Amino acid sequence: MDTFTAGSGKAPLFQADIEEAGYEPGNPIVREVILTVNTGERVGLLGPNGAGKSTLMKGLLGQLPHWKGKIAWNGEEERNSVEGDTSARIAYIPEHPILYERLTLWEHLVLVAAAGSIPEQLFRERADKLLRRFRLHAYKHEYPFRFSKGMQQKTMLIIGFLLQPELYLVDEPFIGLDPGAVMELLDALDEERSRGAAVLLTTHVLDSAERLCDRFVLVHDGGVAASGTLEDIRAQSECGPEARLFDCFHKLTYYDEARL
Ligand SMILES: Nc1ncnc2c1ncn2[C@@H]1O[C@H](COP(=O)(O)OP(=O)(O)OP(=O)(O)O)[C@@H](O)[C@H]1O
Repeated sequence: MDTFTAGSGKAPLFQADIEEAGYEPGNPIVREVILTVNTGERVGLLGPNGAGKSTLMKGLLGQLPHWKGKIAWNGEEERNSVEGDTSARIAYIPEHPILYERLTLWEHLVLVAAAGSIPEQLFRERADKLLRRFRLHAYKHEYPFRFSKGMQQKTMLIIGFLLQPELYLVDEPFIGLDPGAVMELLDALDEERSRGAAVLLTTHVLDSAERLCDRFVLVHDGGVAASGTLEDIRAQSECGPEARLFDCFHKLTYYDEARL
């Protein structure tokens, strides 16, 4: 089984031991994967198209029809199946925005605050700061359903940050946002790190992943092809001490197959 551990001796903030997961029994998409995220850590879940990254994220959120595994928070097992309350500790920021057609941006935020039991005053402070940070303050009484793609993505970011969860699951955050919004996203993640919140993110933008993430899990064909720090990945890919993540990724996922 592939593992991904911090080696600090302390139980990780979050650990998922996934035996198998998929869309129907008997046809697992992902097998034998252990994902570990420590307090304040940023882990990049990387892999080629179709490797199983989104499937893994859906599994962590309890949204897969077939899921066999265990999830633990701070070393304590939370659930044996997908029916636990894990999702209450996670904010999921999807690649494709999920929005209600008939709710304004502000009404979306009110709904999320109510679901997350955020006290009124705290909600207003957080919402105001986030709306200004992501430049959507002027649009708060408009319908996100009619926003541009990037504005919709920012709406999902605001919703996620509003909750201040223990763990952020972020699916492909770098595509679709303008450079200013990416900077604000990185700053907001820095602030969240100082609060102790952790991030598990998927992306194909490997330069950004290399700068942002402390560790990586490289998924290939539904299993873990390599994991650890950039140095670990360099060693596992035998790409040399100066290699970029991009080169390691290519060697571990495409190189051999391209030569078959
Ligand atoms: N709803 C679904 N029902 C059945 N199979 C699915 C479903 N969604 C994805 N798959 C299959 O699961 C496999 C992994 O897909 P997944 O979306 O997890 O990949 P990914 O690593 O996120 O890829 P990408 O980088 O392209 O987003 C693929 O073979 C895909 O066809």
